[in-house]
Amino acid sequence: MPWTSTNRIYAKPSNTSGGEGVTAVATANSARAAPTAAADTGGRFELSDHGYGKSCVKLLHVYRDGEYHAIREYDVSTELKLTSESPYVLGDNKDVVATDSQKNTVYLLAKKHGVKTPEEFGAVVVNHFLYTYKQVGEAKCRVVEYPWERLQAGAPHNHAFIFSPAATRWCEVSQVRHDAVVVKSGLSGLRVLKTTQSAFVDFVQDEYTTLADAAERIFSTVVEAEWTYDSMRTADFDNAWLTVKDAILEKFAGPPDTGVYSPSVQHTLYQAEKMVLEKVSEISWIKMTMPNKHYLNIDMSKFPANVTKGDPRHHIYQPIDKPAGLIYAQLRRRPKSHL
Ligand SMILES: O=c1[nH]c(=O)c2[nH]c(=O)[nH]c2[nH]1
Repeated sequence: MPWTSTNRIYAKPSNTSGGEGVTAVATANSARAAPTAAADTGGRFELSDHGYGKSCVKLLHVYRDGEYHAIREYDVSTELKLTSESPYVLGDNKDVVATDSQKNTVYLLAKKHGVKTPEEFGAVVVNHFLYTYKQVGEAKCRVVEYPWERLQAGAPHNHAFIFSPAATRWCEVSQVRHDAVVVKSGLSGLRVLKTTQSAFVDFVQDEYTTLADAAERIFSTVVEAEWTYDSMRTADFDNAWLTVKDAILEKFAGPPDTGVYSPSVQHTLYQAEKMVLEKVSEISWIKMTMPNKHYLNIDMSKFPANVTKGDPRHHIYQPIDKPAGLIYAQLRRRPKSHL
């Protein structure tokens, strides 16, 4: 007979004289009464990783400087790794900074310090948790920024903004007690397409190949990028993010009139990463991912000429969502030679 969830929940244990299920219940009860004993895992198991926090605390910061206002809107996620396993193993909460308190802390720190870049705000948050609670061994904060831009109404508007979701900016800041703050920044969802100056030829041709050389094709991708900094202190985070975005657009698109030739997604991706490392000395490595969003030629040769012939400037492609080619590379600086 196939067993159902009803069977599983209500079935009486067949062995009531100390089966695994019975032991587990007894352990949970005694832990609730007196959470002093060591974990009754019989040495069979260990917690290899743990952490907890609040995800997506939504926050709008408005800086009112007279008539001129500035905004930043963030989703902030926090995570704490406690040095003690007792909350998990024994159900002892005395070291637990509630996730609700973590949410409050995000708002209180924003009020107290203001909100600068996502990276600097993330650093304020992780510092706070580490130095306020000695039981916290590591604190992490992820900040995702909403892409508001000042409205241009002939001139920059004093207090009105427009949502410009060309790409999402995010960062992850973490700090282990007694170590330096580690910052990873990122850009995601930058979708681009160009209609010429892209080719893919001279790749492996064997019995598995059906793809023909394409001297001319549509190139479209949704760029993801992430990078880290050598030094938190000297980094200009806003400038770095804009430089990454501009480098991707420049190496993808090229000059407005002529564009730039791409022999492959791989090469364009590399060119963009190289430009970032050349321009922003504080970035130690950058990784980009460019899925190749295919737009296929439609073979119309089987249709009679009278239904296909028309204005030769019309070209029809079939957008293919899945599968997509998935192409990534990480570029880092070589260690300086001591010769
Ligand atoms: O730029 C490309 N790189 C590839 O590795 C690849 N593979 C493929 O089928 N089309 C493409 N295009």
